[in-house]
Amino acid sequence: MTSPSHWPFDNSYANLPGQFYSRLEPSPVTRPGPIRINRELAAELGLDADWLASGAGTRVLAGNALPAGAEPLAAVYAGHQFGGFNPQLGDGRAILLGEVVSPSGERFDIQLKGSGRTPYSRGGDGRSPLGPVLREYIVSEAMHVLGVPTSRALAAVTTGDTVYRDRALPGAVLTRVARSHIRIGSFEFFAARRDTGALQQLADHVIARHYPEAASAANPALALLEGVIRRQAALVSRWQLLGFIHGVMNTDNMLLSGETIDYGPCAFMDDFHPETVFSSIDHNGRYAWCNQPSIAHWNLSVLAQCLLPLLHQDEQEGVKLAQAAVDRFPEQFLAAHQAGVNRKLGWQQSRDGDRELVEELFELMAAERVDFTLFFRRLADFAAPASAAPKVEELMPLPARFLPWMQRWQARCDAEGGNPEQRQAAMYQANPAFIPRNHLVEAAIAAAVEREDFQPFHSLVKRLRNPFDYELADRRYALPPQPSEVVHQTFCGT
Ligand SMILES: Nc1ncnc2c1ncn2[C@@H]1O[C@H](COP(=O)(O)OP(=O)(O)OP(=O)(O)O)[C@@H](O)[C@H]1O
Repeated sequence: MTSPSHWPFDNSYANLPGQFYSRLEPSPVTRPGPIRINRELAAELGLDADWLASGAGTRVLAGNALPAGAEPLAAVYAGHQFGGFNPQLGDGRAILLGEVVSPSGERFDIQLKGSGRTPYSRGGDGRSPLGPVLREYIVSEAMHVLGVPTSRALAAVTTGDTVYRDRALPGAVLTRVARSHIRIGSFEFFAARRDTGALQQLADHVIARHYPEAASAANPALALLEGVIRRQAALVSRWQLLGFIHGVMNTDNMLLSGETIDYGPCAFMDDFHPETVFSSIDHNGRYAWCNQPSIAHWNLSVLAQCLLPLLHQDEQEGVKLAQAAVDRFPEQFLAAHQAGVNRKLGWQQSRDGDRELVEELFELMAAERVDFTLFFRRLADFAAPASAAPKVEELMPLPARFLPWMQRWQARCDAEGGNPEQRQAAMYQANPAFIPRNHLVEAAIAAAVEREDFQPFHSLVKRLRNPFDYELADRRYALPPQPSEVVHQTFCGT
């Protein structure tokens, strides 16, 4: 039997040439303390959760010891941040321990976030306060069970050290798991230096890891670009359908694997308004909910530009291929979005007139500022009002202005036919009752930071594991913030 401290590492990124990263170990912390181990994820990865929860495991998760086979490194990348190009970024507070291959044969990066300074820290302290670690744990795990491709949280530990932001805060380290951490910004780093050899190596690496079918395509770089565009169209449509606002859709926060990454100033909308923003530094609303699809499109055009030297020997021909691929993003996004809207509204197929009905719905929702999550859940209640399922009726009175629309929706459902209870069951599976509401996340963080009380955090993580099963007893987890809480939950930060 292998030792629990022996992780199934098989590192491939570390085999790329040295210009892709800096090798260094995490910086030890003063007093590692366990917060939470994600036992389900540990099992998926083939790691021993009991050992991870032990003193020896906690030291590894805090960066004070290394598991056998780790080849720690900080990756270099660049990126467009709020539209401006920064040619030199990189893991400034994260260390990749290595890649493990799970019992089911899947490869995952294991990264410590908040693990100390690196050559890419640019004056930062390399650390993370406890609050953002808890936020990333809660929201990334919630996204996973909501069916959104995402990086995940394997563990959170305290450091016993103080981190200084606008005030002194307790420090923490998150163990993040992702299919890889290769970003559009990783390509931008080498494209800006006109290093076509490195671009080719990176593209080959990403193809081997995430798009193996592209390897045998007539133009592998084009197949890679098309694959990334498809996955991002699907990903951002999932965000839109859940009212999720990423908050910092910089190109260094967009992964080639198509998973969501960087849960800094992110949140789920409560009241629906398309221009909702959650980042305190996003003064112009660049990353508002309604702008996310077009920002993804823009970011993908940056990737396409980076790949130009790999697309065709003739630059003009390469530009044509890139443009054609990027131009398909809107239709791919809309197709994914429409399929998702159909599921939310209980429809099996699209029909004439749906577009107008859906547009009118979103206009009404914005005008009435209804709660995004509860509205769709309430609609599902109406699909079979007499069913025995617990209803969110008491949490969500529907404004009278919706009645004419509801009648048309009902007629549209009737025209499609089918069993109302089956429609309702399907709608309940498409419309969560529980999302990580920002006021709950903030309350869990405040309890942990101010009173060292981690119970609200644990309870929230647990409740969010079954987001589609509404239980009346858990209504407080489904409720939007009360008016007195709204001021405190407007902006989130890292
Ligand atoms: N406290 C810090 N010390 C050093 N570098 C930092 C710190 N905070 C952020 N950075 C770096 O600044 C850049 C942008 O930060 P951002 O908040 O988008 O990323 P992050 O949340 O640290 O990391 P990731 O994108 O991997 O989730 C990244 O290169 C990040 O490593």
